[in-house]
Amino acid sequence: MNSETTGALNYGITDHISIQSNGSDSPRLPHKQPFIIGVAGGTASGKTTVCNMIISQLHDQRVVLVNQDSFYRSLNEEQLKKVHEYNFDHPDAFNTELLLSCMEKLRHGQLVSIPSYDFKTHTSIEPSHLVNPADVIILEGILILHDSEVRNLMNMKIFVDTDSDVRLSRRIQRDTVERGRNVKNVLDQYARFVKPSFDEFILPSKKFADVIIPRGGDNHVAIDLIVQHILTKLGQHDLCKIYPNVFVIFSTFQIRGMHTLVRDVKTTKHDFVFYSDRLIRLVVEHGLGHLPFTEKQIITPTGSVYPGVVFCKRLCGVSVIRSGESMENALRACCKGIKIGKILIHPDGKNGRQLIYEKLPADISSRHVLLLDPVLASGNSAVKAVSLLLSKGVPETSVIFLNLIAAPEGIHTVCRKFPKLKIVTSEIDSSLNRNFEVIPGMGEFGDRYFGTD
Ligand SMILES: Nc1ncnc2c1ncn2[C@@H]1O[C@H](COP(=O)(O)OP(=O)(O)O)[C@@H](O)[C@H]1O
Ligand SMILES: Nc1ccn([C@@H]2O[C@H](COP(=O)(O)O)[C@@H](O)[C@H]2O)c(=O)n1
Ligand SMILES: [Mg+2]
Repeated sequence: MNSETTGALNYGITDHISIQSNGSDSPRLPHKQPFIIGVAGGTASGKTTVCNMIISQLHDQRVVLVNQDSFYRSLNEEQLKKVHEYNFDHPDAFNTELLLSCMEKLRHGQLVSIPSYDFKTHTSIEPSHLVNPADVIILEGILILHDSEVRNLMNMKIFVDTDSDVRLSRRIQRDTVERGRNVKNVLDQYARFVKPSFDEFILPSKKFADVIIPRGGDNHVAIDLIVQHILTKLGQHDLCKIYPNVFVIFSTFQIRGMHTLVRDVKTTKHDFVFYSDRLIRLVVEHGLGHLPFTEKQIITPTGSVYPGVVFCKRLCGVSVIRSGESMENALRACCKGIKIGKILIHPDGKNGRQLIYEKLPADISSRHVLLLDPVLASGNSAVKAVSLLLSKGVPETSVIFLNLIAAPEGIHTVCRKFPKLKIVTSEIDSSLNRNFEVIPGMGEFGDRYFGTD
């Protein structure tokens, strides 16, 4: 009965910022989606306790808790007569369609009405309660990781893993005090339905969890780590909210896998170059999606009309030597014959930057410029580079700055000074350290890419 725990914290989390672009000069703003956390586990494992601890540590954030219990189907008279034969631990006991439709509304920023459930009468009671949209939604319940559609909503899946004897004793205590049951009822229900359903449906859903919390609310270390992770994710969220011209490419497990490789200190130069190139290609393609286009209808070989577009051809790249040169190949691969200029900037004192060298196309002022630098750290070099472009007559709105990773400090510096340019990046990191290195970062990109480390 006692489920083995690994205590593994597996942060396999998809980003929750979905970026939409219509490919025009003014792409639609990113649609901000809440960060959705699923918390599953056996009865009385401490799910509600863990959720409340997370919520209290996220005190500055807008967080709502949605309980799967609210979606229990009400029993009819016939079922109520034989309530002791009803399995409340089977997936069919829940109205999952209603849960999905409520979640869909919350995800899209709408207020929802969630049923209120009474464990004493086994029915939904009036009034239902209104739940406001929020930045973080926590979905809690025994079977919340069982249904694949519900699981797919989640950015983070947690399983609270508590010894079954502890759970049973807590359940007896709770159900007799709070849910109007007697000890015999609780034990009969437990043996007949609760335990078999735990083994059949709940325990198998543990494999879908990103984070398993042994000992529930007693595990302060796991709860602190989860809260830190959520805060990091919300930090990204907030930057995209503050600066609508910052675009983070839609994250997938492939992209996180590539980041894992390029950030790993043990990765060989060969692999570093290979996976950086793959990520750079994605960032470049995404950046190109922000260029203006004109509509063009063409005829396909079937004689049909295809309402297409032609993208802007007056482009150029500008790489910030030396790391930015690693992005040139991807740009050339996407834009045949593109002109690429270069800028060399050196540190000058603590925050200063000195322009050492520049070679830019003579007609750069009439082109859209893709500025290339894989790491945006303090933003001081970027400010110098963009200032040079503007001094050459390039409109701020024509600059798209492409990076692999960006620190919040760099984003603030660049966006405050140049609110009309666009930044496209594949991940936003936590911060800069005292040496102005991006944390967690990927180290000195140029040295790792060009093998000079
Ligand atoms: N770490 C803990 N130590 C002692 N009692 C706990 C602990 N966690 C939860 N409980 C108690 O156990 C019962 C079930 O906890 P709860 O968080 O409601 O579980 P769940 O939501 O998984 O059913 C509650 O009465 C709660 O106060
Ligand atoms: N009318 C009901 C509905 C549900 N239960 C039991 O509740 C448990 C789920 O709630 P937790 O807070 O323990 O996660 C579940 O195991 C059902 O057996 C009930 O007894 N009566
Ligand atoms: Mg609960």
